[in-house]
Amino acid sequence: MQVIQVKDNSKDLVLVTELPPFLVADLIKCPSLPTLPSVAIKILKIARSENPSVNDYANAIEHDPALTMRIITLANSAFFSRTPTRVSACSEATARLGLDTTLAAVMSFSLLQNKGIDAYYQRVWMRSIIASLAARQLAINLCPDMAGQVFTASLLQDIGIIALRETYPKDSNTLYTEEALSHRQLSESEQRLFGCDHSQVGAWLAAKWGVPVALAQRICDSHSEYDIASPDKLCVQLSGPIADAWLSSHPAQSLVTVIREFETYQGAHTISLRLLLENIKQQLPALADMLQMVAPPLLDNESLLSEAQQLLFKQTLQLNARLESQQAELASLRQRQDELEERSRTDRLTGLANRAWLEEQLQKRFLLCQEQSLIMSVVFIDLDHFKKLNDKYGHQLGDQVLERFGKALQALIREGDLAGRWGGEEFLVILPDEDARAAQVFAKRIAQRLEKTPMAHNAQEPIHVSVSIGIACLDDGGFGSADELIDAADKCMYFIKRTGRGGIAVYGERGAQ
Ligand SMILES: Nc1nc2c(ncn2[C@@H]2O[C@H](COP(=O)(O)OP(=O)(O)OP(=O)(O)O)[C@@H](O)[C@H]2O)c(=O)[nH]1
Repeated sequence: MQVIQVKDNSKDLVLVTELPPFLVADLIKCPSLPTLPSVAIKILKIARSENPSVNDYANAIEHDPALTMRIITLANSAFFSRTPTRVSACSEATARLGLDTTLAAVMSFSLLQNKGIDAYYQRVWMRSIIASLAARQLAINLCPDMAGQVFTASLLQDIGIIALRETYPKDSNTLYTEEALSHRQLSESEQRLFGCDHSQVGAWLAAKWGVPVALAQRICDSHSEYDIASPDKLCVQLSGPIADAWLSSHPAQSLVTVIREFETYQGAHTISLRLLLENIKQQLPALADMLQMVAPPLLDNESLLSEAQQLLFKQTLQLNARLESQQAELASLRQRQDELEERSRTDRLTGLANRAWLEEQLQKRFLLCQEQSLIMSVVFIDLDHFKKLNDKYGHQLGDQVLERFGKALQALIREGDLAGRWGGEEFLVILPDEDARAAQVFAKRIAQRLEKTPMAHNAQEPIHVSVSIGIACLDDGGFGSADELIDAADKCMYFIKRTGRGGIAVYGERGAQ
């Protein structure tokens, strides 16, 4: 029977995920939920007091001879013993271990005594033990003042598994089995089944027992996002994957993940993983022994690390190769997309802009001119007597003429101009920043080119064509839209058609509108 009142700290805990009410009810109802023996409760009470002292701890522990012996043994182990002097009294042992480690040792020992330990628990505890050693070593590098607290939190980080396994023995058969789900997969499965994972349950349970809230909080945060700003959190968070690698059946492969994580997190990348693993190797037997557990066979860290580095190198090469091929694929997709876009704006026969693209560009250019008080001219060109040409020489030759004319037009424009086929034998050229005079010069050049250059041959006979051209410039007519501008140029072109073809008319000039 517990003689000391447990202080419930669970209300002060900030959980990442609130425990669903059904889960809290089930946990509270669970008859086999781990409880703490009175000695651990006493220790926790002292831990919560204003000025806990190692002597107070020692006095509480001494009531339990088995625990006392374990604590003394632990204090004399290589892990804690920096001098050859052996301690023989509980007070000396607690002084050597420090408050946090004593608290962690008492709680873990009590929990392990309390529950019969099967193979699965053995594995869970071994993970916690290795994690606690890793976390402590990380903390010595990253936040030495918090090494003790980090050690304790890491040792207790998986107690939620015990609580969940006891509360839901049926689900546990599939979830908590010997076949190792990765820790992350386990956490995801727990989330699905219980609405939260064991880090939250463990934190809640520890707070219920009355452990200091800061400790429960660290248990809670053991699975949260990596936090570079809180090195103490980071130590606990990194400790799990290190323990997983240690216990993995493919340790080198698992170490690759750890190396990657070390490289990612500022601070952690300066820590020697080699030294860290060596430390675990040295300290594991004593801590396992204190908790009456059998440590797994120790690893040859040297060859393990070099294997992991090789794997990492290979994976990086593969990753780079994959990245390169993805980039090449992306480039070819982009090129294909560019080609498709280009095709969607191009008139197939002449290679010039098609009508849709001309209209789009005209609208854009018109708005720009309005906004920035710019000018532009449009030149509307219609081939003369094209029907006759088709009728006389055939459609194919007609096509050839259109194609050659397109090429000639393209050769005559300057960068920034846009020439396109408006439809049939009609063409349109947009001349940004050009007034009617400049557009007229351009139109004359077209007419001259057509005079000089035949657009096709029929049995060696050169075939010349002429064009009727209408020009409208934005600053000549107070045009309200791009359509009105085209309309004006079109009308001018028709004026030429009506008055004999083969000429140029400018909007606003005598007779042309
Ligand atoms: N070969 C060919 N002919 C086309 C194409 N598109 C339109 N045409 C022809 O171009 C001719 C245009 O005839 P009209 O609109 O009467 O014009 P026109 O004969 O040039 O007479 P005017 O414009 O008054 O000088 C029609 O016979 C159309 O069939 C084309 O892609 N290829």
